[in-house]
Amino acid sequence: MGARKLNPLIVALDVATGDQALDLVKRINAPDMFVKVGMQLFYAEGPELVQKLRERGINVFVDLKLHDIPNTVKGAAQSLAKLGVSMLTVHCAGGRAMLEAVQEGVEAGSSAAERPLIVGVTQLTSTSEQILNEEIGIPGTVEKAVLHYAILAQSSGMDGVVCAAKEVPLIKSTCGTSFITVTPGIRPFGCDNHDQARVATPRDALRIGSDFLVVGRAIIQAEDPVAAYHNIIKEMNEVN
Ligand SMILES: O=C(O)c1cc(=O)[nH]c(=O)n1[C@@H]1O[C@H](COP(=O)(O)O)[C@@H](O)[C@H]1O
Repeated sequence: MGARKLNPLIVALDVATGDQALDLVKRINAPDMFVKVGMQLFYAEGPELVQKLRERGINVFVDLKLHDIPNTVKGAAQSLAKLGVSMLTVHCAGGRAMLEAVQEGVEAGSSAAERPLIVGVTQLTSTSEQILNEEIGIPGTVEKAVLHYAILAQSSGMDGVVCAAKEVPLIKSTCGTSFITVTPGIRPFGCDNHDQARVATPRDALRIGSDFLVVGRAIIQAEDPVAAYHNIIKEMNEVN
């Protein structure tokens, strides 16, 4: 599946029920909508919701951040690939054999034409340097740790990584421009950062080369989610 066919704005449907998710999608009503179904919604509604979104012509990123032994993630990836999703996530921290197993699972679960993009989570955008060093136990800067995982992900056959926008230039200059970067932690000017440590505005994220911007609360918890979605699209269009 080519990244160019997909909308660069991914709406994180971090809501409790399928009805809420479908209502949001209906209200926003963008023709090429790309949404993320994460743990909260997938654990509540399962594959049926993904099917309902697909039936409405919506591209789906299933973000379950796989992280287990290679055999288990291979099976999980195969099951997800069968759902016809456009993108899925795996934690780079699982290592090469696990990342390669995800790829095998995806290939077993989908045809080459429908193969979802596989992106490796480097360091969560809620992770600061202090958390990385003192709690996770990885010394050095966040940038260094993120780049290490990006290189591992690329050499293990991943299509790209999830990282913070400010790490994109370093990743692109090392892994090449076609290696995909998916960046959460997006906050339009003036929005609360919530639990995110490494944030960027839509404009800055796109300017520095991010391929996909993941936006949750700034849209779904906005007073007017439809206006919030279109304002971000407008801000992104002004960059091109
Ligand atoms: O894999 C992700 O999508 C992800 C990785 C990461 O490092 N940070 C991160 O925030 N996310 C997801 O991106 C979304 C961000 O949501 P907001 O902070 O509400 O925009 C959530 O659904 C997170 O699960």
